[in-house]
Amino acid sequence: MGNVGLATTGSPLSVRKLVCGYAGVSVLNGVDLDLPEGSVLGLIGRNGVGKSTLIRAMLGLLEPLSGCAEVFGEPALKLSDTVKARIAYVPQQPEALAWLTAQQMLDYVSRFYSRWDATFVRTMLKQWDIPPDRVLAKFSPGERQRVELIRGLASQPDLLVLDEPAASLDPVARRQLLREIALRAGEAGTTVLFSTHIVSDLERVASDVAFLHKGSLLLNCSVDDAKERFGRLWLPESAATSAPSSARVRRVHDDGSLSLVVERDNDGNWPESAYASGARIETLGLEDLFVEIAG
Ligand SMILES: Nc1ncnc2c1ncn2[C@@H]1O[C@H](COP(=O)(O)OP(=O)(O)OP(=O)(O)O)[C@@H](O)[C@H]1O
Repeated sequence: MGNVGLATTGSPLSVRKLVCGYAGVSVLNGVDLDLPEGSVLGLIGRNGVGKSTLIRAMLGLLEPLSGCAEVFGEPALKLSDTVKARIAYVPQQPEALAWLTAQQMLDYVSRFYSRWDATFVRTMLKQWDIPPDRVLAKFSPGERQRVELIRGLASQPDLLVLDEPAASLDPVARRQLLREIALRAGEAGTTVLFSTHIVSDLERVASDVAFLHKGSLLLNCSVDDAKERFGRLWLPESAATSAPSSARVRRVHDDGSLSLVVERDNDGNWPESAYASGARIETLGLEDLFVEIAG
């Protein structure tokens, strides 16, 4: 199980100065990202910001305009079969092998993985009410996504990459999936990257968060750090001139007071103006932070 006995070279996923686009339209403008082994990274960002593009480029499924991507130390565009067998990728809208039944697809795919867990497949097909003999093309989007998640998890990958895995799942299946991700990361040391819009899912299971905004990563740190590092600072009009210029978001209210999103310095202190007379600071949850920054 997990990484035991495998010669691991390099970070599971790593990109440098990654630039991607389509037909002359740029989507990613120089993204740097490293996924430490055993981490669970939640990739978050607004619709169309480029999360799927980043994931596909990281895995070598899309050629970047410039920059480089590596998976376990190998160039993403030239992965060996050994490294491919250590990765499971579940795309946002699975379409492959749609003419096969769920069982046929799973049997077919199982041949490529030495650690395929057939018991897990049987258990999950039952638990998630998937008729094994139905053709994949006839499943609902949620059912189809479940089959793909079963495929991804059954291969017992060292690196599991899920593009909006919860998008079509009902709340019960979503919880089960999150539990499974946490279990894999905790017990088998599986490294996980998943994109999502659901901040509560991210908080429940991710150790790290990366926030993609306007072509680059605005934030890439541990979830705990993201929760503690940022705050909303309220300044009365009398203290408005002391507002730090480094604030990421600022709003002027009708009464002349200001609200700003501010960040602690390396010693954990808020900007000086947070201690001005009448100033008030409140912690920001992840969801508020994202809405403030991306809104
Ligand atoms: N094959 C393609 N050809 C042209 N443009 C594309 C292609 N794939 C994606 N795009 C565009 O690139 C941008 C980023 O798309 P991407 O799917 O990576 O975003 P996303 O963050 O995953 O979005 P969502 O959260 O809605 O799934 C979008 O503007 C999209 O329209």
